Amino acid sequence: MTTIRLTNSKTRRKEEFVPLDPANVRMYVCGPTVYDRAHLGNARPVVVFDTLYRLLRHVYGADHVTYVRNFTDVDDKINAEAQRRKALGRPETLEELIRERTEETIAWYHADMDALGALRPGHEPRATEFIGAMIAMIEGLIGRGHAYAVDGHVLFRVRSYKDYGALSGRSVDDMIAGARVEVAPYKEDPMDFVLWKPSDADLPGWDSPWGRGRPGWHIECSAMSYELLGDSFDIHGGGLDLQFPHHENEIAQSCCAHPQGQFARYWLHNEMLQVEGKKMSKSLGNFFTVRDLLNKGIPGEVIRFVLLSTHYRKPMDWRRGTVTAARKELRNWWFATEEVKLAAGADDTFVDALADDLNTSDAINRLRELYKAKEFSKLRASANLLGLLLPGTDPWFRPKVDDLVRGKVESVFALRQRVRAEKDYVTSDFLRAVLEVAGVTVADGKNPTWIASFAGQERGWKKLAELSEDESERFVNFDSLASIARSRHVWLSSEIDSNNNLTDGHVVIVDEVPETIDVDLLYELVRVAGYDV
Ligand SMILES: Nc1ncnc2c1ncn2[C@@H]1O[C@H](COP(=O)(O)OP(=O)(O)OP(=O)(O)O)[C@@H](O)[C@H]1O
Ligand SMILES: [Zn+2]
Repeated sequence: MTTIRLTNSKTRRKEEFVPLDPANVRMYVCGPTVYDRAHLGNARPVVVFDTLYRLLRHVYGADHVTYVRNFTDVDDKINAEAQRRKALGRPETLEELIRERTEETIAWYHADMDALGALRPGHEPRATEFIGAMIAMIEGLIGRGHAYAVDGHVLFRVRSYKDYGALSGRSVDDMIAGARVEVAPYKEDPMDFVLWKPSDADLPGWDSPWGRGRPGWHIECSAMSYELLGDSFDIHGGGLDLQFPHHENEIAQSCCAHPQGQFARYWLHNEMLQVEGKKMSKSLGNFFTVRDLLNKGIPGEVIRFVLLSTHYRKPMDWRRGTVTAARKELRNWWFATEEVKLAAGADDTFVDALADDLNTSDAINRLRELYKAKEFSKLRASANLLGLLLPGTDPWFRPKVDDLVRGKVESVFALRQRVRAEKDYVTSDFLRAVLEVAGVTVADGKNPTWIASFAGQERGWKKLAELSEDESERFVNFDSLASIARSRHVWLSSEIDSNNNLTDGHVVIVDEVPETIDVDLLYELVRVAGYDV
Protein backbone atom coordinates (compact mmCIF):
# COMPACT_ATOMS: atom_id res chain seq x y z
CA MET A 1 0.00 0.00 0.00
CA THR A 2 1.19 3.51 -0.81
CA THR A 3 2.62 5.33 2.19
CA ILE A 4 1.29 8.87 2.44
CA ARG A 5 3.46 11.44 4.21
CA LEU A 6 1.99 14.73 5.35
CA THR A 7 3.42 17.82 6.97
CA ASN A 8 1.59 18.04 10.27
CA SER A 9 1.34 21.64 11.44
CA LYS A 10 0.92 20.33 14.98
CA THR A 11 4.38 18.72 15.09
CA ARG A 12 5.87 20.88 12.34
CA ARG A 13 7.22 17.68 10.76
CA LYS A 14 6.52 15.59 7.72
CA GLU A 15 5.08 12.38 9.14
CA GLU A 16 3.90 9.07 7.84
CA PHE A 17 0.13 9.13 7.71
CA VAL A 18 -1.38 6.25 9.69
CA PRO A 19 -5.16 6.49 9.95
CA LEU A 20 -7.00 5.45 13.09
CA ASP A 21 -9.14 3.13 11.02
CA PRO A 22 -8.10 2.40 7.41
CA ALA A 23 -11.68 1.30 6.74
CA ASN A 24 -12.91 4.79 7.61
CA VAL A 25 -10.35 7.54 7.10
CA ARG A 26 -11.84 10.79 8.41
CA MET A 27 -11.11 14.35 7.33
CA TYR A 28 -12.65 17.69 8.33
CA VAL A 29 -12.00 20.93 6.43
CA CYS A 30 -13.25 24.38 7.45
CA GLY A 31 -15.71 25.54 4.84
CA PRO A 32 -16.91 28.96 3.78
CA THR A 33 -19.04 31.53 5.51
CA VAL A 34 -21.86 31.75 3.02
CA TYR A 35 -22.41 35.45 2.56
CA ASP A 36 -21.00 36.00 -0.93
CA ARG A 37 -19.32 34.42 -3.97
CA ALA A 38 -16.10 32.54 -3.26
CA HIS A 39 -12.95 34.31 -4.39
CA LEU A 40 -10.02 32.51 -5.94
CA GLY A 41 -8.23 32.36 -2.58
CA ASN A 42 -11.19 30.49 -1.09
CA ALA A 43 -10.89 27.99 -3.94
CA ARG A 44 -7.32 27.05 -3.06
CA PRO A 45 -8.16 24.95 0.03
CA VAL A 46 -11.07 23.40 -1.86
CA VAL A 47 -8.82 22.18 -4.67
CA VAL A 48 -5.97 21.19 -2.34
CA PHE A 49 -8.15 19.13 -0.01
CA ASP A 50 -10.12 17.69 -2.89
CA THR A 51 -6.83 16.38 -4.24
CA LEU A 52 -5.98 14.91 -0.85
CA TYR A 53 -9.47 13.38 -0.74
CA ARG A 54 -8.90 11.80 -4.15
CA LEU A 55 -5.53 10.44 -3.04
CA LEU A 56 -7.02 8.98 0.16
CA ARG A 57 -9.80 7.36 -1.85
CA HIS A 58 -7.21 5.93 -4.22
CA VAL A 59 -5.15 4.46 -1.38
CA TYR A 60 -7.89 3.34 1.04
CA GLY A 61 -10.81 2.84 -1.34
CA ALA A 62 -13.52 5.27 -2.36
CA ASP A 63 -15.94 3.96 0.27
CA HIS A 64 -13.43 4.19 3.08
CA VAL A 65 -12.95 7.92 3.37
CA THR A 66 -15.32 10.33 5.12
CA TYR A 67 -14.88 13.96 4.16
CA VAL A 68 -16.75 16.70 6.02
CA ARG A 69 -16.71 20.38 5.05
CA ASN A 70 -19.08 22.75 6.79
CA PHE A 71 -21.06 25.80 5.77
CA THR A 72 -21.03 28.63 8.28
CA ASP A 73 -24.50 30.05 7.83
CA VAL A 74 -24.69 32.20 10.96
CA ASP A 75 -22.84 35.45 10.44
CA ASP A 76 -23.24 39.21 10.71
CA LYS A 77 -22.41 39.66 7.03
CA ILE A 78 -25.27 37.34 6.04
CA ASN A 79 -27.61 39.29 8.32
CA ALA A 80 -26.40 42.58 6.87
CA GLU A 81 -27.24 41.49 3.32
CA ALA A 82 -30.69 40.31 4.42
CA GLN A 83 -31.29 43.62 6.22
CA ARG A 84 -30.26 45.48 3.08
CA ARG A 85 -32.86 43.55 1.07
CA LYS A 86 -35.48 44.23 3.70
CA ALA A 87 -34.65 47.94 3.60
CA LEU A 88 -35.17 47.86 -0.16
CA GLY A 89 -38.77 46.92 0.55
CA ARG A 90 -38.82 43.16 0.20
CA PRO A 91 -41.97 41.80 1.90
CA GLU A 92 -40.41 38.62 3.32
CA THR A 93 -39.37 38.27 6.95
CA LEU A 94 -35.74 38.82 7.81
CA GLU A 95 -35.45 35.12 8.55
CA GLU A 96 -36.66 34.30 5.04
CA LEU A 97 -34.27 36.79 3.51
CA ILE A 98 -31.38 35.31 5.50
CA ARG A 99 -32.34 31.89 4.26
CA GLU A 100 -32.53 33.21 0.72
CA ARG A 101 -29.01 34.64 0.99
CA THR A 102 -27.46 31.47 2.39
CA GLU A 103 -29.29 29.25 -0.11
CA GLU A 104 -28.18 31.29 -3.09
CA THR A 105 -24.60 31.48 -1.83
CA ILE A 106 -24.44 27.74 -1.24
CA ALA A 107 -25.79 27.11 -4.74
CA TRP A 108 -23.12 29.45 -6.21
CA TYR A 109 -20.47 27.74 -4.14
CA HIS A 110 -21.50 24.34 -5.41
CA ALA A 111 -21.61 25.48 -9.02
CA ASP A 112 -18.22 27.23 -8.81
CA MET A 113 -16.44 24.41 -6.98
CA ASP A 114 -18.02 21.77 -9.22
CA ALA A 115 -16.56 23.70 -12.15
CA LEU A 116 -13.13 23.31 -10.57
CA GLY A 117 -13.60 19.54 -10.58
CA ALA A 118 -13.95 19.33 -6.79
CA LEU A 119 -15.92 16.36 -5.52
CA ARG A 120 -18.65 17.26 -3.07
CA PRO A 121 -17.66 16.13 0.42
CA GLY A 122 -19.72 13.30 1.88
CA HIS A 123 -21.14 15.67 4.49
CA GLU A 124 -21.69 19.40 4.19
CA PRO A 125 -23.22 20.29 7.55
CA ARG A 126 -24.69 23.74 8.09
CA ALA A 127 -24.04 25.38 11.43
CA THR A 128 -27.75 26.16 11.89
CA GLU A 129 -28.52 22.44 11.82
CA PHE A 130 -26.20 21.71 14.75
CA ILE A 131 -27.11 24.38 17.28
CA GLY A 132 -28.31 21.71 19.77
CA ALA A 133 -24.96 19.92 19.57
CA MET A 134 -23.15 23.22 20.14
CA ILE A 135 -25.24 24.03 23.21
CA ALA A 136 -24.56 20.56 24.61
CA MET A 137 -20.84 20.97 24.07
CA ILE A 138 -20.80 24.40 25.72
CA GLU A 139 -22.68 23.00 28.73
CA GLY A 140 -20.05 20.27 29.00
CA LEU A 141 -17.27 22.85 28.93
CA ILE A 142 -18.93 24.88 31.69
CA GLY A 143 -19.40 21.70 33.71
CA ARG A 144 -15.68 20.92 33.49
CA GLY A 145 -14.64 24.43 34.46
CA HIS A 146 -13.36 25.40 31.01
CA ALA A 147 -16.04 27.97 30.31
CA TYR A 148 -18.18 30.50 32.18
CA ALA A 149 -21.40 32.35 31.50
CA VAL A 150 -21.72 36.11 32.02
CA ASP A 151 -24.55 38.39 30.86
CA GLY A 152 -25.87 36.08 28.17
CA HIS A 153 -22.35 35.33 26.92
CA VAL A 154 -20.41 32.14 27.45
CA LEU A 155 -16.64 32.39 27.27
CA PHE A 156 -13.92 29.81 27.00
CA ARG A 157 -11.36 30.10 29.80
CA VAL A 158 -8.18 29.93 27.77
CA ARG A 159 -5.84 29.63 30.77
CA SER A 160 -7.68 26.45 31.80
CA TYR A 161 -6.18 24.59 28.86
CA LYS A 162 -2.46 24.22 29.33
CA ASP A 163 -1.71 23.26 25.71
CA TYR A 164 -3.31 26.37 24.25
CA GLY A 165 -1.03 27.71 21.54
CA ALA A 166 0.67 24.38 20.78
CA LEU A 167 -0.56 24.32 17.19
CA SER A 168 0.88 27.68 16.29
CA GLY A 169 3.84 27.18 18.62
CA ARG A 170 3.28 30.31 20.64
CA SER A 171 2.66 31.00 24.29
CA VAL A 172 -0.59 32.55 25.39
CA ASP A 173 1.21 35.73 26.41
CA ASP A 174 2.90 36.07 23.01
CA MET A 175 -0.44 35.58 21.36
CA ILE A 176 -2.09 38.24 23.43
CA ALA A 177 0.70 40.62 22.49
CA GLY A 178 0.37 39.83 18.78
CA ALA A 179 -3.35 39.44 18.36
CA ARG A 180 -6.19 41.84 18.30
CA VAL A 181 -7.96 40.40 21.30
CA GLU A 182 -11.16 42.03 22.27
CA VAL A 183 -11.15 43.35 25.79
CA ALA A 184 -14.65 43.23 27.25
CA PRO A 185 -15.94 43.84 30.76
CA TYR A 186 -17.50 40.38 30.97
CA LYS A 187 -14.19 38.60 30.27
CA GLU A 188 -12.05 37.15 33.08
CA ASP A 189 -9.07 37.37 30.74
CA PRO A 190 -8.72 39.26 27.46
CA MET A 191 -7.64 36.01 25.75
CA ASP A 192 -10.94 34.26 26.53
CA PHE A 193 -13.10 33.80 23.47
CA VAL A 194 -16.80 33.60 22.84
CA LEU A 195 -18.67 30.29 22.71
CA TRP A 196 -22.13 31.82 22.84
CA LYS A 197 -23.38 35.38 22.59
CA PRO A 198 -26.75 37.10 22.86
CA SER A 199 -28.69 37.98 19.72
CA ASP A 200 -30.59 41.18 19.10
CA ALA A 201 -34.33 40.59 19.12
CA ASP A 202 -34.62 41.13 15.36
CA LEU A 203 -31.69 38.88 14.41
CA PRO A 204 -31.55 35.09 14.28
CA GLY A 205 -31.26 33.48 17.68
CA TRP A 206 -31.83 30.20 19.48
CA ASP A 207 -33.02 29.55 23.00
CA SER A 208 -30.29 28.35 25.32
CA PRO A 209 -29.63 28.01 29.06
CA TRP A 210 -27.99 31.48 28.77
CA GLY A 211 -30.88 33.16 27.02
CA ARG A 212 -31.66 33.71 23.38
CA GLY A 213 -28.46 33.87 21.40
CA ARG A 214 -26.19 32.35 18.82
CA PRO A 215 -22.97 30.38 18.76
CA GLY A 216 -19.49 31.76 18.25
CA TRP A 217 -17.76 30.71 15.03
CA HIS A 218 -15.13 28.38 16.58
CA ILE A 219 -17.59 26.13 18.44
CA GLU A 220 -19.36 25.35 15.16
CA CYS A 221 -16.46 23.33 13.78
CA SER A 222 -15.81 21.58 17.10
CA ALA A 223 -19.44 20.50 17.41
CA MET A 224 -19.94 19.47 13.78
CA SER A 225 -16.70 17.48 13.57
CA TYR A 226 -17.59 15.69 16.84
CA GLU A 227 -21.09 14.83 15.63
CA LEU A 228 -19.97 13.55 12.24
CA LEU A 229 -16.48 12.17 12.88
CA GLY A 230 -16.27 11.47 16.62
CA ASP A 231 -13.89 12.64 19.33
CA SER A 232 -10.80 11.48 17.40
CA PHE A 233 -10.31 11.69 13.67
CA ASP A 234 -7.46 11.78 11.21
CA ILE A 235 -7.06 15.01 9.30
CA HIS A 236 -8.15 18.59 9.89
CA GLY A 237 -7.54 21.07 7.10
CA GLY A 238 -7.98 24.71 6.28
CA GLY A 239 -6.08 27.80 5.19
CA LEU A 240 -3.06 28.94 7.14
CA ASP A 241 -4.95 32.12 8.03
CA LEU A 242 -7.22 29.96 10.20
CA GLN A 243 -4.44 28.40 12.26
CA PHE A 244 -4.73 31.09 14.87
CA PRO A 245 -7.10 31.77 16.46
CA HIS A 246 -9.71 29.55 14.80
CA HIS A 247 -7.91 26.21 14.91
CA GLU A 248 -6.22 26.90 18.19
CA ASN A 249 -9.69 27.54 19.64
CA GLU A 250 -11.19 24.47 18.01
CA ILE A 251 -8.50 22.33 19.65
CA ALA A 252 -9.04 23.93 23.06
CA GLN A 253 -12.81 23.41 22.89
CA SER A 254 -12.71 19.87 21.55
CA CYS A 255 -9.91 18.57 23.75
CA CYS A 256 -11.46 20.07 26.89
CA ALA A 257 -14.97 18.85 26.06
CA HIS A 258 -13.78 15.35 25.11
CA PRO A 259 -10.54 14.74 27.00
CA GLN A 260 -10.74 11.02 26.21
CA GLY A 261 -10.30 11.81 22.48
CA GLN A 262 -7.40 13.21 20.48
CA PHE A 263 -9.51 15.48 18.25
CA ALA A 264 -7.61 15.88 14.95
CA ARG A 265 -4.32 14.02 14.63
CA TYR A 266 -2.88 15.61 11.48
CA TRP A 267 -3.30 19.32 10.83
CA LEU A 268 -2.82 20.53 7.29
CA HIS A 269 -2.71 24.17 6.27
CA ASN A 270 -2.61 25.54 2.77
CA GLU A 271 -0.64 28.72 2.15
CA MET A 272 -2.32 31.78 0.77
CA LEU A 273 -3.16 32.80 -2.73
CA GLN A 274 -1.75 36.28 -2.98
CA VAL A 275 -2.09 39.41 -4.98
CA GLU A 276 1.14 41.34 -5.16
CA GLY A 277 2.44 39.70 -2.02
CA LYS A 278 -0.73 40.19 0.03
CA LYS A 279 -3.34 37.59 0.91
CA MET A 280 -6.30 37.77 -1.43
CA SER A 281 -9.18 38.68 0.84
CA LYS A 282 -12.58 40.26 0.85
CA SER A 283 -11.57 42.77 3.48
CA LEU A 284 -8.60 44.05 1.46
CA GLY A 285 -10.77 44.22 -1.64
CA ASN A 286 -7.97 42.71 -3.75
CA PHE A 287 -10.01 39.78 -4.94
CA PHE A 288 -11.75 38.35 -7.95
CA THR A 289 -14.19 35.51 -7.78
CA VAL A 290 -13.94 32.08 -9.33
CA ARG A 291 -17.06 33.04 -11.28
CA ASP A 292 -15.28 36.12 -12.71
CA LEU A 293 -12.62 33.84 -14.17
CA LEU A 294 -15.13 31.31 -15.48
CA ASN A 295 -17.10 34.11 -17.08
CA LYS A 296 -13.95 35.32 -18.79
CA GLY A 297 -13.82 31.95 -20.51
CA ILE A 298 -11.07 30.40 -18.39
CA PRO A 299 -12.17 26.79 -17.96
CA GLY A 300 -12.46 25.47 -14.40
CA GLU A 301 -10.07 22.67 -15.28
CA VAL A 302 -7.43 25.23 -16.24
CA ILE A 303 -7.94 27.14 -12.97
CA ARG A 304 -7.53 23.89 -11.07
CA PHE A 305 -4.36 23.03 -12.97
CA VAL A 306 -2.85 26.41 -12.17
CA LEU A 307 -3.77 26.14 -8.48
CA LEU A 308 -2.17 22.69 -8.31
CA SER A 309 1.02 23.80 -10.06
CA THR A 310 2.27 25.28 -6.79
CA HIS A 311 2.75 23.11 -3.73
CA TYR A 312 0.04 23.81 -1.16
CA ARG A 313 2.54 24.92 1.47
CA LYS A 314 3.89 27.72 -0.70
CA PRO A 315 2.26 31.09 -1.26
CA MET A 316 1.28 31.72 -4.86
CA ASP A 317 0.25 34.54 -7.12
CA TRP A 318 -2.22 34.33 -9.97
CA ARG A 319 -0.56 35.17 -13.27
CA ARG A 320 -2.11 35.47 -16.66
CA GLY A 321 0.79 33.85 -18.49
CA THR A 322 0.42 30.70 -16.40
CA VAL A 323 -3.17 30.41 -17.52
CA THR A 324 -2.26 30.54 -21.20
CA ALA A 325 0.46 27.92 -20.72
CA ALA A 326 -1.86 25.68 -18.68
CA ARG A 327 -4.58 25.92 -21.27
CA LYS A 328 -2.19 24.86 -24.01
CA GLU A 329 -0.69 22.02 -22.03
CA LEU A 330 -4.05 20.60 -20.96
CA ARG A 331 -5.35 20.87 -24.49
CA ASN A 332 -2.40 18.76 -25.71
CA TRP A 333 -3.05 16.19 -23.03
CA TRP A 334 -6.72 16.03 -23.85
CA PHE A 335 -6.10 15.36 -27.48
CA ALA A 336 -3.44 12.77 -26.74
CA THR A 337 -5.55 10.84 -24.25
CA GLU A 338 -9.11 11.29 -25.39
CA GLU A 339 -9.26 8.11 -27.42
CA VAL A 340 -7.04 5.93 -25.26
CA LYS A 341 -8.45 3.05 -23.29
CA LEU A 342 -7.86 3.30 -19.57
CA ALA A 343 -5.82 0.10 -19.48
CA ALA A 344 -3.12 1.24 -17.10
CA GLY A 345 -3.64 2.57 -13.62
CA ALA A 346 -2.00 5.70 -12.32
CA ASP A 347 1.76 5.83 -12.71
CA ASP A 348 3.74 4.74 -9.61
CA THR A 349 6.20 7.62 -9.68
CA PHE A 350 3.29 10.03 -10.03
CA VAL A 351 1.46 8.53 -7.04
CA ASP A 352 4.68 8.64 -5.01
CA ALA A 353 5.04 12.35 -5.74
CA LEU A 354 1.47 12.98 -4.68
CA ALA A 355 1.86 10.83 -1.57
CA ASP A 356 4.92 12.86 -0.60
CA ASP A 357 3.09 15.63 1.22
CA LEU A 358 0.78 16.16 -1.74
CA ASN A 359 3.54 17.38 -4.00
CA THR A 360 1.27 18.37 -6.85
CA SER A 361 3.94 20.35 -8.68
CA ASP A 362 6.21 17.29 -8.89
CA ALA A 363 3.20 15.18 -9.82
CA ILE A 364 2.43 17.56 -12.70
CA ASN A 365 6.04 17.33 -13.87
CA ARG A 366 5.60 13.58 -13.95
CA LEU A 367 2.52 14.04 -16.14
CA ARG A 368 4.69 16.06 -18.53
CA GLU A 369 7.16 13.17 -18.73
CA LEU A 370 4.34 10.70 -19.39
CA TYR A 371 3.09 12.91 -22.21
CA LYS A 372 6.56 13.13 -23.75
CA ALA A 373 7.00 9.37 -23.45
CA LYS A 374 3.59 8.90 -25.10
CA GLU A 375 2.35 6.88 -22.11
CA PHE A 376 -1.12 8.20 -22.71
CA SER A 377 -3.13 5.67 -20.78
CA LYS A 378 -1.02 6.24 -17.67
CA LEU A 379 -1.15 9.96 -18.28
CA ARG A 380 -4.90 9.97 -18.22
CA ALA A 381 -5.28 7.70 -15.20
CA SER A 382 -2.73 9.76 -13.27
CA ALA A 383 -4.25 13.10 -14.26
CA ASN A 384 -7.64 11.80 -13.09
CA LEU A 385 -6.18 11.44 -9.63
CA LEU A 386 -5.46 15.17 -9.69
CA GLY A 387 -9.03 15.79 -10.83
CA LEU A 388 -7.87 16.58 -14.39
CA LEU A 389 -8.80 15.02 -17.75
CA LEU A 390 -11.91 13.62 -16.12
CA PRO A 391 -14.59 11.94 -18.22
CA GLY A 392 -17.57 14.22 -18.58
CA THR A 393 -15.51 17.42 -18.52
CA ASP A 394 -16.96 20.20 -20.63
CA PRO A 395 -14.93 19.95 -23.87
CA TRP A 396 -13.61 23.51 -23.61
CA PHE A 397 -10.56 22.47 -25.59
CA ARG A 398 -12.52 22.09 -28.80
CA PRO A 399 -13.48 25.12 -30.77
CA LYS A 400 -17.08 25.78 -29.91
CA VAL A 401 -19.22 26.35 -32.91
CA ASP A 402 -22.33 27.94 -31.53
CA ASP A 403 -24.87 29.47 -33.86
CA LEU A 404 -23.41 32.95 -33.70
CA VAL A 405 -19.96 31.70 -34.55
CA ARG A 406 -21.32 29.33 -37.15
CA GLY A 407 -22.95 32.29 -38.86
CA LYS A 408 -19.65 34.14 -38.87
CA VAL A 409 -17.67 31.23 -40.19
CA GLU A 410 -20.34 30.75 -42.85
CA SER A 411 -20.02 34.34 -43.95
CA VAL A 412 -16.22 34.20 -44.26
CA PHE A 413 -16.57 30.89 -46.03
CA ALA A 414 -19.15 32.32 -48.43
CA LEU A 415 -16.94 35.32 -49.06
CA ARG A 416 -14.09 32.96 -49.86
CA GLN A 417 -16.27 31.00 -52.27
CA ARG A 418 -17.18 34.22 -54.03
CA VAL A 419 -13.63 35.49 -54.46
CA ARG A 420 -12.56 32.06 -55.64
CA ALA A 421 -15.26 32.10 -58.26
CA GLU A 422 -13.84 35.44 -59.33
CA LYS A 423 -10.40 33.77 -59.42
CA ASP A 424 -9.07 36.14 -56.76
CA TYR A 425 -6.86 33.44 -55.26
CA VAL A 426 -4.84 35.83 -53.13
CA THR A 427 -7.84 36.92 -51.11
CA SER A 428 -9.17 33.41 -51.05
CA ASP A 429 -5.87 32.10 -49.61
CA PHE A 430 -5.92 34.82 -47.04
CA LEU A 431 -9.41 33.90 -45.95
CA ARG A 432 -8.45 30.26 -45.73
CA ALA A 433 -5.56 31.26 -43.45
CA VAL A 434 -7.89 33.28 -41.26
CA LEU A 435 -10.26 30.35 -40.96
CA GLU A 436 -7.40 28.02 -40.15
CA VAL A 437 -6.16 30.21 -37.37
CA ALA A 438 -9.66 30.08 -35.98
CA GLY A 439 -9.59 26.30 -36.01
CA VAL A 440 -11.67 25.89 -39.13
CA THR A 441 -10.40 23.62 -41.86
CA VAL A 442 -11.61 24.31 -45.36
CA ALA A 443 -12.03 21.40 -47.72
CA ASP A 444 -12.13 22.43 -51.37
CA GLY A 445 -13.29 20.02 -54.02
CA LYS A 446 -16.57 19.28 -55.68
CA ASN A 447 -18.60 20.36 -52.71
CA PRO A 448 -16.44 22.78 -50.79
CA THR A 449 -17.12 22.66 -47.07
CA TRP A 450 -15.60 23.56 -43.72
CA ILE A 451 -15.17 21.79 -40.43
CA ALA A 452 -14.25 23.08 -37.03
CA SER A 453 -11.32 20.98 -36.07
CA PHE A 454 -8.65 21.01 -33.48
CA ALA A 455 -6.22 19.78 -36.11
CA GLY A 456 -6.93 22.83 -38.21
CA GLN A 457 -6.58 25.06 -35.22
CA GLU A 458 -3.28 23.53 -34.18
CA ARG A 459 -1.94 23.63 -37.70
CA GLY A 460 -2.83 27.24 -38.17
CA TRP A 461 -1.50 28.09 -34.80
CA LYS A 462 1.76 26.19 -35.15
CA LYS A 463 2.39 27.82 -38.46
CA LEU A 464 2.10 31.19 -36.86
CA ALA A 465 4.10 30.28 -33.79
CA GLU A 466 6.94 28.62 -35.62
CA LEU A 467 7.38 31.15 -38.36
CA SER A 468 9.73 34.06 -38.17
CA GLU A 469 8.22 37.51 -38.32
CA ASP A 470 8.90 37.80 -42.04
CA GLU A 471 7.50 34.41 -42.74
CA SER A 472 4.39 35.02 -40.76
CA GLU A 473 3.68 37.97 -42.97
CA ARG A 474 4.10 35.79 -45.98
CA PHE A 475 1.98 33.10 -44.45
CA VAL A 476 -1.01 35.36 -44.62
CA ASN A 477 0.10 36.76 -47.93
CA PHE A 478 0.71 40.20 -46.67
CA ASP A 479 2.60 41.29 -49.77
CA SER A 480 0.12 39.87 -52.16
CA LEU A 481 -2.77 41.17 -50.19
CA ALA A 482 -1.34 44.64 -50.18
CA SER A 483 -1.36 44.46 -53.90
CA ILE A 484 -5.09 44.06 -54.02
CA ALA A 485 -6.45 47.41 -55.05
CA ARG A 486 -9.12 47.80 -52.38
CA SER A 487 -7.13 46.49 -49.52
CA ARG A 488 -5.01 48.10 -46.91
CA HIS A 489 -2.55 46.39 -44.57
CA VAL A 490 -3.57 43.36 -42.63
CA TRP A 491 -1.74 40.58 -40.98
CA LEU A 492 -1.93 38.26 -38.08
CA SER A 493 1.08 37.69 -35.97
CA SER A 494 2.06 36.21 -32.69
CA GLU A 495 3.29 38.50 -29.98
CA ILE A 496 7.01 39.12 -29.95
CA ASP A 497 8.86 38.92 -26.66
CA SER A 498 11.86 40.97 -25.57
CA ASN A 499 14.23 38.54 -27.32
CA ASN A 500 12.37 39.00 -30.56
CA ASN A 501 10.98 35.49 -30.37
CA LEU A 502 7.47 34.85 -31.43
CA THR A 503 5.69 33.77 -28.29
CA ASP A 504 2.72 31.54 -28.48
CA GLY A 505 0.48 33.28 -26.03
CA HIS A 506 -1.37 35.67 -28.23
CA VAL A 507 -2.51 36.33 -31.69
CA VAL A 508 -2.46 40.00 -32.41
CA ILE A 509 -4.24 41.57 -35.26
CA VAL A 510 -2.50 44.74 -36.26
CA ASP A 511 -3.00 47.52 -38.69
CA GLU A 512 -6.01 47.93 -40.85
CA VAL A 513 -8.08 45.30 -42.47
CA PRO A 514 -9.36 45.38 -46.06
CA GLU A 515 -12.84 46.75 -46.44
CA THR A 516 -13.97 43.40 -47.71
CA ILE A 517 -13.26 41.87 -44.35
CA ASP A 518 -15.20 42.61 -41.24
CA VAL A 519 -12.76 43.29 -38.39
CA ASP A 520 -15.12 42.15 -35.67
CA LEU A 521 -15.56 38.94 -37.49
CA LEU A 522 -11.84 38.44 -37.65
CA TYR A 523 -11.45 39.08 -33.96
CA GLU A 524 -14.35 36.80 -33.19
CA LEU A 525 -12.78 34.02 -35.19
CA VAL A 526 -9.48 34.30 -33.39
CA ARG A 527 -11.29 34.31 -30.07
CA VAL A 528 -13.23 31.24 -31.08
CA ALA A 529 -9.89 29.55 -31.50
CA GLY A 530 -9.29 30.24 -27.82
CA TYR A 531 -6.61 32.88 -28.18
CA ASP A 532 -6.38 36.29 -26.64
CA VAL A 533 -6.66 39.07 -29.13
N1 LIG B 1 -6.17 34.16 -0.10
C1 LIG B 1 -6.42 32.93 0.31
N2 LIG B 1 -5.65 31.91 -0.09
C2 LIG B 1 -5.90 30.65 0.31
N3 LIG B 1 -6.92 30.30 1.11
C3 LIG B 1 -7.74 31.29 1.55
C4 LIG B 1 -7.54 32.64 1.17
N4 LIG B 1 -8.51 33.40 1.74
C5 LIG B 1 -9.30 32.55 2.44
N5 LIG B 1 -8.84 31.29 2.33
C6 LIG B 1 -9.45 30.08 2.89
O1 LIG B 1 -10.77 29.96 2.40
C7 LIG B 1 -11.57 29.17 3.29
C8 LIG B 1 -12.91 29.82 3.50
O2 LIG B 1 -12.73 30.91 4.35
P1 LIG B 1 -13.77 31.99 4.76
O3 LIG B 1 -15.13 31.73 4.24
O4 LIG B 1 -13.55 32.23 6.21
O5 LIG B 1 -13.15 33.16 3.91
P2 LIG B 1 -13.63 34.63 3.85
O6 LIG B 1 -13.75 35.09 5.27
O7 LIG B 1 -14.74 34.80 2.89
O8 LIG B 1 -12.35 35.18 3.17
P3 LIG B 1 -11.57 36.49 3.45
O9 LIG B 1 -10.35 35.99 4.15
O10 LIG B 1 -11.33 36.99 2.08
O11 LIG B 1 -12.43 37.38 4.28
C9 LIG B 1 -10.70 29.01 4.55
O12 LIG B 1 -10.11 27.72 4.58
C10 LIG B 1 -9.62 30.07 4.38
O13 LIG B 1 -8.44 29.70 5.02
ZN1 LIG C 1 -13.25 25.50 11.37
